[in-house]
Amino acid sequence: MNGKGSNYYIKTLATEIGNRVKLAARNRGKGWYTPFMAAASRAIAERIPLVDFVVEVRDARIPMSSECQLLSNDMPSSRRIIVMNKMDLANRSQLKDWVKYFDQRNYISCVLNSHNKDSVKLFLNFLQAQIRALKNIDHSSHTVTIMLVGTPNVGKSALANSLHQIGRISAAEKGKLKHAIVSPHPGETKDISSLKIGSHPNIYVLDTPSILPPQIREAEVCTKLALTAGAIEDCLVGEKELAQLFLAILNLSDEYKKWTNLLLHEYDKSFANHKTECSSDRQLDTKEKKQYVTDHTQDFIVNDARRVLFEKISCFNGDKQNEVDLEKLIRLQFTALAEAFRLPPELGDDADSKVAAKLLNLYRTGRLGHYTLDPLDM
Ligand SMILES: Nc1nc2c(ncn2[C@@H]2O[C@H](COP(=O)(O)OP(=O)(O)OP(=O)(O)O)[C@@H](O)[C@H]2O)c(=O)[nH]1
Repeated sequence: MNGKGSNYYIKTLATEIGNRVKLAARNRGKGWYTPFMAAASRAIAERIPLVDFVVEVRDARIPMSSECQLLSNDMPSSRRIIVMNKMDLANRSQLKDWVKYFDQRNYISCVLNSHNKDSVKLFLNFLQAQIRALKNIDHSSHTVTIMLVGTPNVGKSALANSLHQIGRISAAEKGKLKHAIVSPHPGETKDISSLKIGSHPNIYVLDTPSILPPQIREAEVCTKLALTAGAIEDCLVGEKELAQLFLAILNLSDEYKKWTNLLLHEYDKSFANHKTECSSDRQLDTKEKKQYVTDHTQDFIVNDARRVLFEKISCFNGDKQNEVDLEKLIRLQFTALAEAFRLPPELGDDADSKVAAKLLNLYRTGRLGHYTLDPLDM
């Protein structure tokens, strides 16, 4: 790498990672398109004409890269609903632009947080309005089926469960609530399963296994799917490179600026420690104890990670817009994070991969800020 701009660094790294994934998938026959995924894709394709609606669940952080390519453009747009799930993890203003983008193209779309009751209720009302608008069906006797489809880990099962729990079904049916498997690991859903989410008319939601196309043409799409959703195995992609890419994105964003107060807390803490050591009984006073107990994240490691990232960026005297300097900053952050993650020093070279795995986990679960990685040129 020579002295080019930081955006060049991000683009080059994202393309390198994506190309490596594509090559590995081809050379070693270890791609994502397993015989199981091929069978699941066929099963889903066969059901598309039979269901009333297909809800395409996408990751709100990558509304374009997480598109489900199986849904051909000739499918009637009145039966296809695009849901940008995990809205709580995406950049709000960019997400608004994405909503406008889909509106302007006459797609039925909405944003959602499957973990939030109010958000799921709104979505359920939205679905019911779409169902009421269905023509040529007898609403009293028809059973409505809605199939959830999407790429790995976008939250299909979480959404199916939430709709099932909140949906208006009888108390007796609620008693035997079924559950789809929700997991941070992709590819956990193995079968197409149905959950009831409404009565009069009866409404069923079909949860389906995750699918990807056999080939992904754009290297950057591979990288974003891997980075954001863990949709492609990290070992195939290179965890360390993915983490470097994430750090480059974080360093150039404004997200870290929200952690300024962590430095102040650190100052408060060392002041409190000093006071405690000086006190005769070495006990925390009640006020300090209360602060400790009510710490809202209860997660000191996350706070430490945020703090060291913030410190390294704000104390860096290089130019993070320059790729050589940006790389230098990322190296410093890896070292600082090893300490924040309490990794034993004897790990040596293995420390980087452990740091990478932990960092990616924090990013994917939204604990390192809100990002939308698909830029929108409207
Ligand atoms: N923050 C946040 N996390 C979510 C949301 N929806 C799902 N998740 C989390 O995302 C991860 C994946 O969710 P799943 O429901 O298992 O995703 P899936 O699409 O069914 O995944 P497969 O196993 O590949 O079929 C889990 O850890 C969920 O808890 C959301 O709206 N917000």
